[in-house]
Amino acid sequence: MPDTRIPVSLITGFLGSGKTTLLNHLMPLPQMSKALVIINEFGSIGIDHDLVAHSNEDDTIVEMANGCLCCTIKGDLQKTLNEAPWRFARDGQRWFDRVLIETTGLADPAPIIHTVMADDKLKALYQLDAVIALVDGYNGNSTLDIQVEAVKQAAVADQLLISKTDIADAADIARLKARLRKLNPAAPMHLLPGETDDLARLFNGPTFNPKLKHEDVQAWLAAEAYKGGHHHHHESHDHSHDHDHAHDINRHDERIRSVCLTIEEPLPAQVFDSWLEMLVAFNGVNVLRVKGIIKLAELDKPLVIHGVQHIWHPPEILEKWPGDDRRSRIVFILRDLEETELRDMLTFVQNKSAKTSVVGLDSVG
Ligand SMILES: Nc1nc2c(ncn2[C@@H]2O[C@H](COP(=O)(O)OP(=O)(O)OP(=O)(O)O)[C@@H](O)[C@H]2O)c(=O)[nH]1
Repeated sequence: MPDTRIPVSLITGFLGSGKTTLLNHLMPLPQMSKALVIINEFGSIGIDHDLVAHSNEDDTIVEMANGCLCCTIKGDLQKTLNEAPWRFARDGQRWFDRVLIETTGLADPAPIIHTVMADDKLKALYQLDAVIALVDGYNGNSTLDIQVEAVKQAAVADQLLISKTDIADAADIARLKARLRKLNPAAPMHLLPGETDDLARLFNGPTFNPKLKHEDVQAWLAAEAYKGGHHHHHESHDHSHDHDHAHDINRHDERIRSVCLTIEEPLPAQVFDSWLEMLVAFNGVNVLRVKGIIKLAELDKPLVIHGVQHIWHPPEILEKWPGDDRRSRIVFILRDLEETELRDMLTFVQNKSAKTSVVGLDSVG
């Protein structure tokens, strides 16, 4: 009997490695025309779902924000997948024929894999297809040195995609490839951008098979099975705060948190620039990721910004606002930094800029 279960593919990879960019390349493929996309974000404000090119249908992208699927909102994933066939039905029929899950950059993939493969109801309905891991070609070596999540993401993958080879040093890429080969000897490796012509290939391989994985991977998955069902960590998340203090301390470094800022007033470009410059100059190593949709005073279109560790990717101007919300929304993933420090720096540069412009007017007069 052919397996008629719905394939679920996982797109994982550390913060800013290019998961949403890949999704945007995948969505136009014919194979994805009936894909249900689940996007998980660490912060309480979701931005990625606004940046993925939507098809005509509005409910093809499900946003799961304010926690990680691997811990605080693991139960939500079970529920979403269980209910998806009727919740996203069209004309009384299950509409989608595959599921893509974009994890947060901090996700440990093992518990997510375990959720899909071990839950009785889910495993009757779904089968885990490819686990695709993005590895940032520019920051990858240093990230693998310090972030165990990044190591796990690369080690479990069925397909490894090294992104940003256009801006990375060839010697760094060679070193990264050698390292990934040791971590995950079997997974085919592809370089991005470039080898994107045939992305469908990523989904044509054999389905995820733990028995074929490195022994470390088998041990992590076995550990999940052993923990199964025990509430050994926090399941709740605190909606009264913008950042995730209640984030699972067992899974993630508790010093890492997300801070989400929503700013009503348009920001003068120079203020915005000086603010980010100051943040990075004084706290660079602790700023893991910045992404936002910004309303600049000088521009009537939204500006998308991406900071990944110490690099700023070129900002992008969107043709129109993705929804009704026209405020600036910025998500910071930070280590040992509090929201008040970010706000204090912004107030400081705003005050300074006001003073500067008074001086400017005086000198004109
Ligand atoms: N030059 C270059 N930039 C890339 C490439 N892939 C992604 N980027 C840029 O890297 C930044 C982050 O990319 P995203 O796709 O948002 O990364 P992500 O993994 O979804 O980020 P999180 O969900 O926050 O973890 C964006 O500015 C992208 O344009 C690449 O291959 N080359």
